[in-house]
Order: sequence, then structure tokens, then C-alpha cells
Amino acid sequence: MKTIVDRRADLERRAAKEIINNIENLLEDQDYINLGIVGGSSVSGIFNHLKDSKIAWDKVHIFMVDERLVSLDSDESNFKLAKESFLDKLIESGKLTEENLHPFIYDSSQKNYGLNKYRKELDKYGGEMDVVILSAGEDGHTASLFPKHQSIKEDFDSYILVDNSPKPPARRISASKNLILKSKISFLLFFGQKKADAYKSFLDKDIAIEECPVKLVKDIDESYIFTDILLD
Ligand SMILES: O=C1O[C@H](COP(=O)(O)O)[C@@H](O)[C@H](O)[C@H]1O
Repeated sequence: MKTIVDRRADLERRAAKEIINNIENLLEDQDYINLGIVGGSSVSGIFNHLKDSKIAWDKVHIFMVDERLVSLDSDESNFKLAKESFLDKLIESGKLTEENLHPFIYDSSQKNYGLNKYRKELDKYGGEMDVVILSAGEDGHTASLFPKHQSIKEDFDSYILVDNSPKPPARRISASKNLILKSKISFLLFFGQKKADAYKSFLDKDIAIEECPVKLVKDIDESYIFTDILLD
């Protein structure tokens, strides 16, 4: 695990560069890679840098690590944030095609809101994400896996439904802990002093993953932590 401490603007630039380098390295041995992304306030600066990068985007498939159960045009949609921050620009420039985008489609008429379909979609592309970009919430949650909550306890290998999220909106889907653990490389963001307690729990060896889900990344082969938090 490698930790990079810097000012936020520099971290965003450095994280984007590291993500790009790692994707390029993986593409030397694989025909395509699955990139998992989240939403929230931490990732948008990095997304902005990604839109100008020159990798073989046609070999990158974008999946959601978690999504809120809202329509794709809702301001709460994680996919909408990614689309507006970098995916639209990559598509307009011809570097990426719509076929490489795999948003979760919320279907309120289905029993599990489209979850089965999304599991199958990831299965078509190998059933796992090679690279995940994650951020830490103030309570130590990551994706939609929350501390001391059923979501982090689920022993399932694909996406799960979270229908009582402590953070609104209550209904979400999330990569399960097992699915996140299958990733080859993770990039985790701890941005802002508001996340200092979560960061302390993350560093504390005596705190379990169930109490601080973001600790999952410690069990991924290669993890990069980017933080601007200054601990006393
Ligand atoms: O609700 C969510 O929150 C987390 C953390 O977001 P941040 O705003 O604290 O960076 C995010 O990773 C997740 O995708 C999102 O659904």
C-alpha cells in the first residue's frame, strides 16, 4: 500500500496520472480492463484530469462501484457526475464509445430494480473490476458499504442491493466487499479534514473492516491512498 500526502489540487493531478499509468500497464497484458468508479464530492477533480488523458480508452469499460437508485438524469446519480465530468468529453472526442459505458439502470418495475441485469452485465466482461477508484465517507464507508451495517456483512461475490442506507438516498446498489476485493488495484481518496476520524480508524490496526469498511483496500494487492489530511 502506498500513501501519498499532498495538497488536494496536486493530489488530484497525481492520482489521475497514477490511474492512467496503471491502466496502461494492465493493458500491456489484457485486451481490455474494467474500471470501477464511484460518485460523491471527492472524485470529480480526478475525473476532470482523466478527460484529457491519452490512453486507449476504447479498451476501458466503465462500471459503477456503487449507484444510488435514481434516474440517470438525477443530480444524485453517481453516473451523471462521471458523465458530465469526463465521459461525455471522451465520447465527443471519439476516444471512448457508448458501448464501453455500463451505467446501472434503475428500473422501478423490476423486483430488484435492475440488479440482476447489472450483475450479468459485469459477468459478460469477466465478473470483476480491474481498477477501482474509491473515496472514504466521514463515517468510514466506501462505495455503499456502511459501518456496522448489513451492506458490509454480505458474503456475496457480485453487486448487492442496499435498501436502508444510513446516508441518503436510502436505496442503492453496491459492489459487495468480495467484489471490491477481487480488484487488482485500488485508488482511495481521503480528502478534507472532515474525514480525519475516518482516516484515523483506517490506520488503527485494532479496528475491524465491519466498523470501517474503507479498510477493505488494505486487502487488495495494490492500493494507493491519496490524502490531504494532516494528523496531529
Ligand atoms: O454516497 C456516496 O458517498 C461516497 C463518499 O462520497 P464523498 O462525497 O464523501 O467523496 C462515494 O464514494 C459513493 O460513491 C457515494 O454513493
